[in-house]
Amino acid sequence: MEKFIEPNINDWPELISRPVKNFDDIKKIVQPVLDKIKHEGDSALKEFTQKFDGAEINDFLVSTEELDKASSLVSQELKEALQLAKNNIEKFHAAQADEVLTVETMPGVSCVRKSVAIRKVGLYIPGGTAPLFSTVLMLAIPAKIAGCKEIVLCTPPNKEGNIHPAILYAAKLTGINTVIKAGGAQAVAAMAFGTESVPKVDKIFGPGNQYVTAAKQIVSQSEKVAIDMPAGPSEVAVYADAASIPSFVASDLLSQAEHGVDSQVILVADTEKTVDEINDAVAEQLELLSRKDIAIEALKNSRAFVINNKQTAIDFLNEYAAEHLILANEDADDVAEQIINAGSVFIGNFTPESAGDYASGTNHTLPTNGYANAYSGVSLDSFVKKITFQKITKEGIKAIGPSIELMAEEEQLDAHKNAVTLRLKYLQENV
Ligand SMILES: NC(=O)c1ccc[n+]([C@@H]2O[C@H](COP(=O)([O-])OP(=O)(O)OC[C@H]3O[C@@H](n4cnc5c(N)ncnc54)[C@H](O)[C@@H]3O)[C@@H](O)[C@H]2O)c1
Ligand SMILES: N[C@H](CO)Cc1c[nH]c[nH+]1
Ligand SMILES: [Zn+2]
Repeated sequence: MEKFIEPNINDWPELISRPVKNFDDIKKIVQPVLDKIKHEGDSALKEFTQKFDGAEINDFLVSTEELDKASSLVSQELKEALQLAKNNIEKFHAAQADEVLTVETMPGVSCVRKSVAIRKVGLYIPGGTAPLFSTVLMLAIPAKIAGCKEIVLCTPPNKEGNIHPAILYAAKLTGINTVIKAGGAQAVAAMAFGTESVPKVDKIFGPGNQYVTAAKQIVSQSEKVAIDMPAGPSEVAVYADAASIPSFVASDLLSQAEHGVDSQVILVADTEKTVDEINDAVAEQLELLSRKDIAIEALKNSRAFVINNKQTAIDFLNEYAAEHLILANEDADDVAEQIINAGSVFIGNFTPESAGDYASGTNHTLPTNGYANAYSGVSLDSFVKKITFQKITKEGIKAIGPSIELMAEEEQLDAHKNAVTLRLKYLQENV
């Protein structure tokens, strides 16, 4: 990783930029895909699946037989690991459920806020270079807990037109029956507009490459469909010092570098010695990775920074707003208190980022590309809307009415005022 010593604050914006393609360039590729799916439905979905995934698909919906068969193709050990992960993810997400909130703001004026599940949701499961069956757990479990009625799952097929058995097994394990063999921007478009085979949904969830992420952003601007967040190429930032264990940090950096050629990993350490030790460990471990070629490309986009002043390092990390932030430094708990921008934070030497990717219970669908400055990762909240309700009694309208009348009058909105005046008059005349 290229090393930068005490980077000047004026250079930070350039140094924290991600290796993503220009949005307009991606849009030029994605927009025609979206338009064609919108107008031609399944026939366009078939064409793009052939073009981008090399698969000839006649029936996009995975059959019950395919779903059932998947179980026999997944090892008992993996089934047990998935069950452990499911239990933890379920526990953490079920605990996020909100009580109905009722507040009497003044006598006779009652305000309520209630979480109501989004009816139809679409889950995108990446499958371009690795079949991310763990993402099925991360999206399907909260969707089920929230009570979403219709859940559609899209994932790209391989060249033979099949879906990885572990994805199908995880779908069945979490109670998802509608699995569609489609990936990329074409799958996002199918869920946004609906096609003969793919139901239109109200909100689209899930991570993906730059095409998937751009497609989600575009449809959310033009269609009546929401998205969870821009969850693009994976990234991690690690804060290290003499208390860190170089081989651990190197493995964490490589764990995100191996996701894709457009991933980025960042190291911030207080001394050059720590950076050099970690860089050496990265070089050593890299040789043994099966996805070494991908990781090498991602490391070209990656950077190591020596920042001796702790407050400056924390400011830099907050500016970077990493999808994942690992605090492997001496006083990691204290630094964690000062983190204001990150998707998910991993504290201490024995908290690898992989734990959150698979099994600890937190969600791994997280904002990338600096969007952690304002977006949260997926949680139970992502699958519900908060609807407010209110009820005002006769006493309540008498108490609150004159203030509303005055405010409406000052805003020169007569009908607003009348809506109160007529009721107050009625109450005066009908005691
Ligand atoms: N942020 C998160 O929460 C999170 C979580 C998991 C994974 N990820 C990221 O998800 C991504 C998964 O990417 P992936 O590619 O392996 O799978 P993917 O399923 O996101 O994308 C594969 C699809 O991309 C389309 N595609 C590929 N090349 C194209 C081209 N040239 N033009 C148009 N479309 C094209 C194809 O239709 C293919 O089906 C990785 O970048 C990974 O880091 C992010
Ligand atoms: N690190 C990814 C989120 O950026 C999630 C994942 C799935 N499998 C392995 N990792
Ligand atoms: Zn990962």
